[in-house]
Amino acid sequence: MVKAVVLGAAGGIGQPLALLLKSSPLIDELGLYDIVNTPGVAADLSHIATPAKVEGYLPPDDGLAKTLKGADIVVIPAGVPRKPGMTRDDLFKINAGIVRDLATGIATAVPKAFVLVISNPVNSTVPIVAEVFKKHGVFDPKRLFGVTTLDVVRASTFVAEKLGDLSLSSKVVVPVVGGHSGVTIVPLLSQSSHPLPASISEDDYKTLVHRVQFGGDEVVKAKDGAGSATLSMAYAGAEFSFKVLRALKGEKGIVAPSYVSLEADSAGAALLTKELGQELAYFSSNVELGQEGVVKINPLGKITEAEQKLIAAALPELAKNIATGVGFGTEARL
Ligand SMILES: NC(=O)C1=CN([C@@H]2O[C@H](COP(=O)(O)OP(=O)(O)OC[C@H]3O[C@@H](n4cnc5c(N)ncnc54)[C@H](O)[C@@H]3O)[C@@H](O)[C@H]2O)C=CC1
Ligand SMILES: O=C([O-])CC(=O)C(=O)O
Repeated sequence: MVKAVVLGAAGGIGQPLALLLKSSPLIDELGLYDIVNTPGVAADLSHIATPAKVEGYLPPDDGLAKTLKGADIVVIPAGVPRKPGMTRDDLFKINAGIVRDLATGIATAVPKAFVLVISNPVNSTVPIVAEVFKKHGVFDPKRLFGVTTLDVVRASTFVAEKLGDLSLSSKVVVPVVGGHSGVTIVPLLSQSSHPLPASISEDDYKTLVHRVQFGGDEVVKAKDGAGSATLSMAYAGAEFSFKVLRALKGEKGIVAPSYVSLEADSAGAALLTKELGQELAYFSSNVELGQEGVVKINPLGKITEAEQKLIAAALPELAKNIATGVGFGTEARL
């Protein structure tokens, strides 16, 4: 029996993500929690003819604990999204507290569940969850994941577009490392499963990198005040959740990029730190998944000079974002 839970399930991401999870044979029970509308969303989804039993709760009467009871995997898209002119960091003020409170609920109710954080700014919200778990003495770095899959999904799509064949987009695999905001998003295009044409100009390369780094802004601008990516994020969140669940069920060799604590694999972390030339507590890299969560954090491998420069630009910003999250989380620990 596998139970998946979505916290923030009535939102722009939460609803389509819950739909995709409900559609999956990997899930037997689906718990939905939000501060609004979850009974309705749950009733609606429960009519879909797939096995997962759906329940939705609101905060009163211990709704969070009821939703979480028995969860194996908890996905968190709760929190406010960006409007034009905002950075992901501008969301910190509101989302940090939301994530802290939800993490407290998880640490109390289901400390062994896999926790997948979507709420922005991911570079800082993941350390907040870790600090809350440490406070409760239940932190297992192998079970905490920042969801950076949308960056990978975008990179696949944009590379396929560049190759002039969108039908390739589900086959193109491009590692995207670092974090999940602006310059901290580093696509390793030189490692693409489908190489870019050798003739690509420097300008075209830079435009492609920029599009992966700032793809979120493209959607925020197009939605014009109505929020940020929701449908592509739900797709990406479901894709990553399914990989975690397949690994949980015993499938071997599943690799996915995710923003994780480098405490999850000290040997992998040592290699990565050497490559980066700097110690960081969190980083998004390709991660091998197993029944206990992170099995191995893969190093960057061979990268180009241009990618080395992108990494160098990402590191100070990432370090700052991590410190902000750890600072807030540590305060929450006192
Ligand atoms: N990691 C990633 O790649 C991406 C992350 N995001 C982030 O995901 C978050 C959600 O985005 P949307 O779904 O578009 O926003 P939304 O506003 O449509 O939905 C958020 C939901 O969270 C709920 N919520 C607020 N406080 C809550 C609490 N204390 N407990 C439970 N639920 C609560 C709201 O009621 C709402 O239903 C944002 O922070 C956004 O920036 C968005 C796209 C990509
Ligand atoms: O851009 C945003 O605010 C939402 C997000 O994280 C993304 O689309 O990658």
